[in-house]
Amino acid sequence: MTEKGTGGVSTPRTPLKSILTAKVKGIPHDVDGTVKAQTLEELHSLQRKRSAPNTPLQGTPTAFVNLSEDERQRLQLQSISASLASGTRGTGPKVVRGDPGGCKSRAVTHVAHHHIEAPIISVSDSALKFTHVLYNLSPGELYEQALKYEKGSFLTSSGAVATLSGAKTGRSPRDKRVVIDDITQDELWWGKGSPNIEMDEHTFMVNRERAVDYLNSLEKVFVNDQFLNWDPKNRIKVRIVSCRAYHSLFMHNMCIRPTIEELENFGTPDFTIYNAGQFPCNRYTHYMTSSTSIDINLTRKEMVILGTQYAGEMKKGLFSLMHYLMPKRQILSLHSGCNMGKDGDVALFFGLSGTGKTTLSTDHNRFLIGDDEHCWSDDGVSNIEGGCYAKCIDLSKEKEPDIWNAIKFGTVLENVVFDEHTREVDYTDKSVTENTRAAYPIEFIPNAKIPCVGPHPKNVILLACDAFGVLPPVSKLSLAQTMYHFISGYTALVAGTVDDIKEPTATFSSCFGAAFLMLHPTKYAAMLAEKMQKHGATGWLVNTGWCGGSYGTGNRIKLSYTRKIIDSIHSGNLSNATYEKTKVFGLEIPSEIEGVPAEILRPENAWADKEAYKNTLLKLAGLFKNNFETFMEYKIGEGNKLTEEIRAAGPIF
Ligand SMILES: Nc1ncnc2c1ncn2[C@@H]1O[C@H](COP(=O)(O)OP(=O)(O)OP(=O)(O)O)[C@@H](O)[C@H]1O
Ligand SMILES: O=C([O-])CC(=O)C(=O)O
Ligand SMILES: [Ca+2]
Ligand SMILES: [Mn+2]
Repeated sequence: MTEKGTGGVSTPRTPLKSILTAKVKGIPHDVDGTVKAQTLEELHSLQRKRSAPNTPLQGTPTAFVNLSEDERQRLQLQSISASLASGTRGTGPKVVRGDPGGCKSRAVTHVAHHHIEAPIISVSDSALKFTHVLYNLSPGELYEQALKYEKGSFLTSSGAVATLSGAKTGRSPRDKRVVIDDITQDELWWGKGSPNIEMDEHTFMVNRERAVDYLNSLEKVFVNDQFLNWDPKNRIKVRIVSCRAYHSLFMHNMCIRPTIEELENFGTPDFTIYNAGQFPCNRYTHYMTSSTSIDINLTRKEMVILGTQYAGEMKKGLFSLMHYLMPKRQILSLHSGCNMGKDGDVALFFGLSGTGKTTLSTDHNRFLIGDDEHCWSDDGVSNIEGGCYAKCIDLSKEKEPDIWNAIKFGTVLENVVFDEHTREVDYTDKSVTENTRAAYPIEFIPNAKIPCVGPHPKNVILLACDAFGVLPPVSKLSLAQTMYHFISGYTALVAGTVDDIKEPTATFSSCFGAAFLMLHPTKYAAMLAEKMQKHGATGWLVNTGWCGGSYGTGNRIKLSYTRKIIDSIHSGNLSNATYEKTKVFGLEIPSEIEGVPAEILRPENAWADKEAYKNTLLKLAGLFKNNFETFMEYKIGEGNKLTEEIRAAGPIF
């Protein structure tokens, strides 16, 4: 490998010249002997340049410039200790910055909890120890932590870190609890169909204490201080306390990363997550029906995670928070992807898990605003997140090149299988789960639109992965139809994301994300109708699922065809096509689209067995109708006018 004559060293750092100019005759010396260290330890410390301080402050951020670096760090640790304070002992833990192995400078001893008035002398073993805080570490630092300390974390050939999320490889919606109190009782959506299963304040505190005690019992915890929402007027500050480098890196990628200056001005977080997912909840606790509990307390502005390490819980917990906070400000929060063309035309992609939001919003010819969670305000759209969370089952470089290329150093790969030796990931392997995922910062997509904001949407694309194979690959919707399908939120849930579901089955989930809604679906639907009308957006229904037969008989529509369909929506060509109305669903379907076989555009033509088609169509229509019953008692729009119109836009048979 090395050329002869260079001394057999592959990269000769010392030029030959230095040997010739050696000072002492006979003995070859290094270049003038200027190693600036006396010991190996010193030498190693030279390798690492000190980075600028990144210390948030508690309270008003005005005076930070006058603070010394020491004082800043002390205040930061104080803020973290306060976050981790026990509810019963009234004190925060002793915290110290850095790895347990490292130096123990700048410790903060227990901070008294401000909620408790009388000072309580807390004498417990946990009060005697220090908790090390790894604060807003960089991907490099988090990689080292993961690879060194977390079983199941490995470096893969593309540079991404692969890890396991443990026993849970998807969300656990049945274990979600929301605190019911004087405020939330009237504000939130409770009862039948609601994802918000109630819990009282006391039980929340029991779980919170369990999580905090667990976190404080550890040698070290990770703390991320980050933002949600690219709209600067409506930015939310979040703190995530977790016990795994994987979780810290996941959130680093998924939330908006503050600059050093923004971090110095961070102050008190608006919301805090205590992720003690490695530790179970106590089943003897009231309301607990399993060892997993994901608890949201909007009044305390806190969330507790016990008994699941699936990182998507944090992401979607924060999304639920936004579904509460944003509508209060007349801003619509959306479970949608979003991208923008060169001319500034914005499209939203709604759809349940696995229907194609990430895949179709990541489009090489358009700017990516975001893949999963957005806000629509009077100023336009903004992404809530700072990263993407792509499904990677059967991922291929040819079909999804931008996602493929984003899986590099810094990216977290969850639950994928790889070759032990070459570390090449096998994306077809479902041994761990079907819900394999990649989490990467949005700037890993080359045409990401940074900052992730855009003007008002022109097209609103509703994605459904129809396992029955009877919905047309694309249809143009009236506003009432858009509302009907938005409220219905139909798809055939594809295996994986939600625990336990292995086969596709028809699912209805309002607003294409009922699991994350905080208010009644009609509140969001009414806002969407108003915004679409005001800004003249067109609705489309795109079936990214089966054609030519149901799941088992037909095939999933080729991604390349779906892309052509989406292209024709963006370009405006599809708006000018000739349409035909389908029976039962009354959907307007185009007669042709460039690059898409005409026979698949009409499902009836694509099915060999026409009788089976008809029966399946009626079966699905029946499911839609049954599902919609529950919404009929709600009023949408002024004088309930919209409700009638929307109902009439559903299937008629
Ligand atoms: N015709 C098609 N259109 C869209 N996606 C398809 C199609 N055929 C297959 N797929 C696959 O379906 C999956 C769509 O998943 P995607 O990550 O886009 O879901 P998502 O809507 O973003 O879900 P989540 O909210 O869970 O992130 C991808 O794995 C994609 O490769
Ligand atoms: O939450 C998850 O795990 C993945 C996701 O985006 C969804 O389900 O919509
Ligand atoms: Ca997605
Ligand atoms: Mn999602």
